[in-house]
Amino acid sequence: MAEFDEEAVRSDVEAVFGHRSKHEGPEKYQVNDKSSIKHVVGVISGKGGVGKSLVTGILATELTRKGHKVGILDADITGPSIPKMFGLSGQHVLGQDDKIVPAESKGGVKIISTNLILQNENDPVLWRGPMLMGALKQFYEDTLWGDIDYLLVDMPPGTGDVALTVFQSLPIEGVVIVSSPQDLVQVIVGKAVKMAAMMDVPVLGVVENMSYMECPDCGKRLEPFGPSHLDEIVGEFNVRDLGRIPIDPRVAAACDAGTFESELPSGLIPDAVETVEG
Ligand SMILES: Nc1ncnc2c1ncn2[C@@H]1O[C@H](COP(=O)(O)OP(=O)(O)OP(=O)(O)O)[C@@H](O)[C@H]1O
Repeated sequence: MAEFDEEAVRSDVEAVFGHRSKHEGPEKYQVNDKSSIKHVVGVISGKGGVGKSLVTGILATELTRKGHKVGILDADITGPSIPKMFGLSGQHVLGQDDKIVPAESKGGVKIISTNLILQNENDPVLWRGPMLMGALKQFYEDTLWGDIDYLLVDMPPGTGDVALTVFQSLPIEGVVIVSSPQDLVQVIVGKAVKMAAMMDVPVLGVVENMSYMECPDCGKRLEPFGPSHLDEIVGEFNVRDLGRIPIDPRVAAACDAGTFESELPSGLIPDAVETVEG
C-alpha cells in the first residue's frame, strides 16, 4: 500500500482553505487602518441578468448625490460590469505600498473590480475558488478606501461560494434583493431570502427591475416580462417593497456609454435609497 504522506495532504488542504482549521469558523475580513467604512450593504439576486449591477449603480449615484461618501466593491468577480457603467472602462487601479488605490468615478464613487485589475477587461476570469476568495479578501482588506459612509457590495448572482463568503466574511448590515417579473421569480427570490436568513443578514427589501415600459408613442404601460410579482413576493416573504424600475433603453445606453452617473434620472427608487440610508 502506498505510504500516506500526511504532511503533503495537510499542505494541500491549507493551500485551498488557508491556514484555518474547520473548527475556527469563517474568517472575518478587517479593513486596513487607513480606511474606515461605516456601513456595508449587499445587493443580491437569485439569478443573473436581472439588474443587480444597475441597482447597485443607482444606489451609489443617489447616495453620492445626497452627499454621502460611497464605495462599490464589485464582488461579481467573474462577470464585473460596474467599471464600464461608471465610465472607467480600460482604467487600471494603482498600487501604493502594498495596498490598492481604488478607481474613482467622476461623481466621486470609489470602485474596485476585477475589470480594473485585468490587463484586458474582455479577458475571461478563469479563476477557481481559492483565487476568487483571495481577490475578494484583497478587495475589502487591501483597498485604500479612506472614509466611506456606504460600501455597496455588488454580489455575484445566485448562492455560490463567493456570495456565501461575502455574507460570512464582510460585515454586511443588510441586503437589497433585485428581482424581475418573470416566471419562477418567487422561487428565485425565495432562495435569496433564505440564504440571507441562514447567514443572519437582514433583508432590507426587494426592488423589481424591468417591471414595465412606457410606449414611446402612446405612453401606455406595457409589461413585456409579464405582470409584476412584487406584491406577492412582499406578502409571501414578509419583506419591504423598495420600488419598481421600468425598462428604459436610455438607461441601457448610458450603462454601455459609461455616462450612467450623469444621465441617471433622480428619484427612481427613493424608498430603496432611504432604506439603505437607515
Ligand atoms: N431597467 C432597465 N432598463 C434598460 N436596461 C436595463 C435595465 N436593467 C438592466 N438593464 C440592462 O441589462 C443588462 C444587465 O443588467 P445588470 O448588469 O445590471 O444585471 P446583473 O443582474 O448585474 O447581471 P449579472 O448577473 O450578469 O451580474 C445591462 O446591459 C443593463 O444595462
